[in-house]
Amino acid sequence: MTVTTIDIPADSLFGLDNLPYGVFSPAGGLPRVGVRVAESVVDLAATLGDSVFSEPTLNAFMAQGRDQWVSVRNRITELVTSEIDSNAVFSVDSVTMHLPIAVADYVDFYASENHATNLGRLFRPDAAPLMPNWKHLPVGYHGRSSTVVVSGTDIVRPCGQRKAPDQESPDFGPSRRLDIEAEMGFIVGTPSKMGDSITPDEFAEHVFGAVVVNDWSARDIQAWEYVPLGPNLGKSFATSISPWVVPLLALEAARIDTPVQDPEPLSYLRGEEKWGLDIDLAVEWNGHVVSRPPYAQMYWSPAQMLAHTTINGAAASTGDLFASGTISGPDKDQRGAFIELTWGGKEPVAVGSETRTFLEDGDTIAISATAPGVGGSRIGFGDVHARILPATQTER
Ligand SMILES: O=C(O)/C=C/C(=O)CC(=O)CC(=O)O
Ligand SMILES: [Ca+2]
Ligand SMILES: [Mg+2]
Repeated sequence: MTVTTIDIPADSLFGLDNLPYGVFSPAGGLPRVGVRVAESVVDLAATLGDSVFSEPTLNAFMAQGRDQWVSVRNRITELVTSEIDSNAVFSVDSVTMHLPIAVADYVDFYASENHATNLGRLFRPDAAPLMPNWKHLPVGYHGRSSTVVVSGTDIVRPCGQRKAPDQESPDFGPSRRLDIEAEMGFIVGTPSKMGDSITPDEFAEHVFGAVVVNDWSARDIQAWEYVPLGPNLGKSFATSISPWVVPLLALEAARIDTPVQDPEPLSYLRGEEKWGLDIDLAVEWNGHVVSRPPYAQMYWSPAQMLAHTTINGAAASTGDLFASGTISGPDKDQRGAFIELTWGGKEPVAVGSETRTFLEDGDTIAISATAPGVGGSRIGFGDVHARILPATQTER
């Protein structure tokens, strides 16, 4: 066996304080679980000798629970700081990344006060921007788990019913208002039983890690269909996630208080633990940064979202994905969706030497995120990126 050591530059976003998990395949090889260290991917199936890492998803490992997540993280730290079998180490550029989890249920929340206020103004100009329930519970809807795809998957422009305000009846065709939503997603490892609920302070027992999410949204389809039951086909055609799952264990230094919650939420939504997160996102449109959404501003914490999801006795399953909702800060260049950034398409933004309102065919989007690590360092989530392809359906 030839051995190697992994070079970890002090300023790497993928240092020992991060160690995100993903599912990769080397050229000609089967998908298996790996961990990212600096610019390398370490094959855990080959090195840790536990069959859960030979699986094509993280689910079996995630289902083992938090004690095992802690113990494996410690073993990985030893493994990657010693001499290691060179056949188990790949350059990150040489491997194919796969969807890291088998997605069980997918729920999307609406936890940014700035975003909810902006969308309220844009979609419901004659009503109060925030609905009366908004500060009492984290509003959410169930999305479509089968169309959650990994970063790098092309997104085909969806077709559907469109009805502009000046049209008497809808027509059918490619969305003209295709948008992004920059979000963080949280993945359940330890399940709960139907009939039980998870308190906010039990969050870390159940949630394995976090990814960056792009919740693609066809605003014309959405605006027509959503009354009164909420988003459906305007969202269900695709949701993209980043390939590296950053363990919750790596986010200790990122934990902060949420903004003050007034009125005080009901007791099932209150806990002692801080689960606001100081994560900075960046949205690149055709390679140009157009927005920097701050997760630190999110009104509802992910711990409150999980508590709310289960308070009626609904079970949480290994592989459940729940997303925060679009992350928008108070400033214009912190808005996480283009419908807000361009104010309903009325204020085009500069994208390099061009201008845009919504996505055009051939456009590329990359959403990245970083957070504080240990001792002043930073950790990275990598990015979720994709290109828009033209609609393939014919008019009908
Ligand atoms: O306010 C509405 O009717 C619609 C809101 C959204 O489209 C946002 C959504 O998907 C949840 C979120 O990302 O915050
Ligand atoms: Ca969303
Ligand atoms: Mg979606």
